[in-house]
Amino acid sequence: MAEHTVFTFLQVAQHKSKNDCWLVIDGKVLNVTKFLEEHPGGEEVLMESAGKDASKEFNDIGHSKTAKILVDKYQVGVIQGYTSSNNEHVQVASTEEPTKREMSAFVIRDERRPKYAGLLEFIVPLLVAASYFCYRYLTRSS
Ligand code: HEM
Repeated sequence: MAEHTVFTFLQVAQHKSKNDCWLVIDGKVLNVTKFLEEHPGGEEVLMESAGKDASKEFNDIGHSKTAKILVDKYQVGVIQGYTSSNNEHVQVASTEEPTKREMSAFVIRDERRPKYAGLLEFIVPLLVAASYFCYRYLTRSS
């Protein structure tokens, strides 16, 4: 991985204006000044975290893979004490949460649904059909 300049939170805190806006996401120091107007979530949310650690805000939204790629594009360094490795990169990619838009298309895959629900969906119609044929058989032979 490429070498990065190391910054302290004190240094990052000095870049909190619209003309010079930095923030920290997962240990990465970003200069998002040129991105403020382009941000689909609006520049206000970025300005609220200007000069600060915005990891929680960024991750809570469930940003897409594209947004995570953009983070790397605007990265100017790392925060002091942050250690990055290739393993960490792999982990971030594999634990990626689906975006809100993706989730709205798959509401049916709610995790609260019991695991045996699928089995019941298969067995119940089978039992109903079996009962029906038993009934037909018994009423015909009597
Ligand atoms: C303070 C941190 C941040 C907050 C609170 C925030 C918030 C938001 C919100 C509310 C949206 C709209 C979500 C929607 O359309 O449903 C959004 C979208 C987006 N944001 Fe941010 N954002 C932050 C930082 C960033 C950063 C640093 C980047 C990239 C450099 C970024 C890239 C994007 C992109 C590409 C979208 C479009 C939807 C997507 O691809 O996930 N955001 N953001």
